[in-house]
Amino acid sequence: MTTAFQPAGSHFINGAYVDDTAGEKLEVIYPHTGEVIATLHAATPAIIEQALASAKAAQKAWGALSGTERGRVLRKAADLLRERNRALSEIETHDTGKPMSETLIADAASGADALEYFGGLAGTLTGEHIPVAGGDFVYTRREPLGVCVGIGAWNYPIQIASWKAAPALACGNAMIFKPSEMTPLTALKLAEILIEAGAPAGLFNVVQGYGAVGAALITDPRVDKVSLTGSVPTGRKVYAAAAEGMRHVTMELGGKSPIVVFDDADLESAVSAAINGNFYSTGQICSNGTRVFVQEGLYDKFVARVAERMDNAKIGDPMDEATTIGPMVSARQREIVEGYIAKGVEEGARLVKGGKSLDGAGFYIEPTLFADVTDEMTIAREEIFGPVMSVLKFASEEEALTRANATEFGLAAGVFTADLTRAHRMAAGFEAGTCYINAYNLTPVEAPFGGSKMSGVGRENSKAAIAHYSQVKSVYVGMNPTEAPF
Ligand SMILES: NC(=O)c1ccc[n+]([C@@H]2O[C@H](COP(=O)([O-])OP(=O)(O)OC[C@H]3O[C@@H](n4cnc5c(N)ncnc54)[C@H](O)[C@@H]3O)[C@@H](O)[C@H]2O)c1
Repeated sequence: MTTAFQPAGSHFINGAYVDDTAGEKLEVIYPHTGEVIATLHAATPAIIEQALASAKAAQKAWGALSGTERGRVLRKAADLLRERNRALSEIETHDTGKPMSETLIADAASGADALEYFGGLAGTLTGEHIPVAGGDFVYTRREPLGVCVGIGAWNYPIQIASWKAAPALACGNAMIFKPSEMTPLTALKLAEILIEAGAPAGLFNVVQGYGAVGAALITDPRVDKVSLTGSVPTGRKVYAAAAEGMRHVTMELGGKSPIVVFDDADLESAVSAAINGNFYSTGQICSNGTRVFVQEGLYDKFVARVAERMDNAKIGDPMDEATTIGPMVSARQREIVEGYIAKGVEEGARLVKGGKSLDGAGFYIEPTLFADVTDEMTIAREEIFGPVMSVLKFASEEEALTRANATEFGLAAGVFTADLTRAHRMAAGFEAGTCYINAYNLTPVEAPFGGSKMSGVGRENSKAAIAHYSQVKSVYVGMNPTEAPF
């Protein structure tokens, strides 16, 4: 079936759409209706070879440009993304099921922020001058790594592609991006836009496929770095494969993040954070605060208020801009969430609200609130990646911090309190890469984002990302005659 969403080819390589129908079929399903809206093919070895060869060739000239010249292309691409935000949001909504009320503000727009930010930063990248003994000196050159591979998850397709491409290209690298097999469409649009903005053909290639295509890319000797956004099990495999060739890595993986709400917190703000941090994107966000620890004095009020405000959620057609909860990305993901909800009930958590899948063709499930959750329950330990909030009761600050940190994950953590010193103590004590005080899940491009513990390695966004997409070369300059013992 051909629809408005069918791209001219499955892959975008060397400045043009290409296809190889010998590749495994990859169907794009609109989560609102269950209908196939595009049919693509996974990359064959021939396609992968084209992507690698053209990226390798394009990188050389691109890396030789000045940072300002590179930045100009990225900033132009940012403008084009913004100009086309609505059309891109419509594709993203059809690909992911996320409502337009979200995709209009959080997807292409966030990608544009990254391209603009790193476009601005590109011209500022410099080395150091280091004086040493006897008048000699060392200078450093910040050089590109070469060809980088980006591998994406399905929850923020164009945002993930842009967050990886922008710093990679700013530093003078080429990138081959493999979107999630579930959401392959908007990365192709980013590739088109980069060409239109003046990027050389081959600099940013998109190849489609399942895990095997990602695995083939990262083990090729021409590849110098891999940046993955995905689950911990995939992260383990990708990190190990990259290690074999001593490649650089960035790992943006899963989480089971805590939000700690003290008795003195502003109740409405804390409830808003818990709602955003559990139900935005129908709960499919890596940094979601899915363990909400609430101090005993506020506990009952908090649970009641979350439940009350959940009545205002508008579930349904994601193209209706009044909708606030869309379907899950796939039938499979909804099944996984249903399994966790059943486990929560079975293990004795109190189901306060939601929990049911909606009838019909779309992959809808109600936002779900569990109270009286304990640390051992499966829903408090494992990443669900769906709209399921678990509320847990605590008594003291020390107890809250210990329990918040009692997880293998370390992506994000938040605290709500009016006590200034306690807020900073908690932020210092959290074992997480991204912490929030009286706020949650905001990811401005200026701030580093990433995880500690099993949640990842490296940081995206901010100046910190530059270190992950470049390497430092030391050049020692002798200013004196060279001497030897004989
Ligand atoms: N930390 C972050 O920034 C962040 C952001 C979004 C999502 N996530 C995480 O992503 C997960 C959900 O996304 P998902 O289900 O698409 O993740 P996933 O791990 O199943 O897949 C991620 C990507 O890896 C590819 N892949 C799978 N096996 C591979 C292999 N052996 N070699 C190379 N590539 C391989 C997939 O095709 C896909 O493109 C959640 O755990 C979520 O927390 C993390």
